[in-house]
Amino acid sequence: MFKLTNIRVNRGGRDILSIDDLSITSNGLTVVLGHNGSGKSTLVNLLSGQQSPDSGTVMLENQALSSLSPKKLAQQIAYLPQKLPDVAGFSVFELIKLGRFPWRGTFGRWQAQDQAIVEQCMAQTNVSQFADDIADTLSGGERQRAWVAMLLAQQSPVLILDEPTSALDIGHQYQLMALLSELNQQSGRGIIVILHDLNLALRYATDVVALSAGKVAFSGNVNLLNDEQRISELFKTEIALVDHPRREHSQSSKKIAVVC
Ligand SMILES: Nc1ncnc2c1ncn2[C@@H]1O[C@H](COP(=O)(O)OP(=O)(O)OP(=O)(O)O)[C@@H](O)[C@H]1O
Repeated sequence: MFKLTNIRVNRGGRDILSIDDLSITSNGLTVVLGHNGSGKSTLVNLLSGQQSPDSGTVMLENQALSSLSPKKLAQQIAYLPQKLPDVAGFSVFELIKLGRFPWRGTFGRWQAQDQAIVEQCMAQTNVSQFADDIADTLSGGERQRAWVAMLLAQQSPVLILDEPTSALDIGHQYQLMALLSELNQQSGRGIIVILHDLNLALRYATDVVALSAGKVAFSGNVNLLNDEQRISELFKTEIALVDHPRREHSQSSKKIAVVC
């Protein structure tokens, strides 16, 4: 469980994030939603330990994130930023190999097990065919998938992803979310993901944190999204929920969101 208490993040003289008390399950698939500038990236920067709050504490399983060394943090939490850094000259394989770094000692040798993990992660994200290509030469969506593979190779119990579907075509968006959902359900990994697509959230999330103007608008079970008035207010846009024509036997939400 993540627990945030008395959080304030102030930039340019204003509180861009202000949270008195928020708990987020670390074994669900939690989607972070909200309008542009509502504070989603700021929140996940805190949850991943990339940034410290100006005041307040962020705890994961009763440990303050600020007390963990970078290596211990990386063993607990894998984080994918919204803006992917350039990795000049690295092949896709070399990039994904970096995911194993937190698990290797100072003189740690590359083991057969590391190789197997990297190959499995490349297959899961459909990037095996790019293994020898220079990572920065891939298309935006291919690059995003290669970075997700690196994140998976880290094998941390919690994955935090900032808009991982933003550059993906519709097929790969659903494929990636299905993979994250499978990792959550079958290997118990906690996933926290920022999305702008309500339908991906309705289909795959177990929990939601909705932000508005730097504050929590609502949080809890994903069923909170099954309320037209609530989601319309969140996005300041009239949204209707309608029955999905072919999801009658699915375990996920049978509703889809459409803008009126
Ligand atoms: N260093 C900074 N200085 C001033 N303002 C900042 C700074 N960093 C973030 N902000 C502001 O804080 C607010 C929240 O930013 P954040 O990136 O967390 O929003 P977001 O919900 O992730 O937005 P988006 O959906 O557009 O990615 C925005 O209004 C942003 O302009």
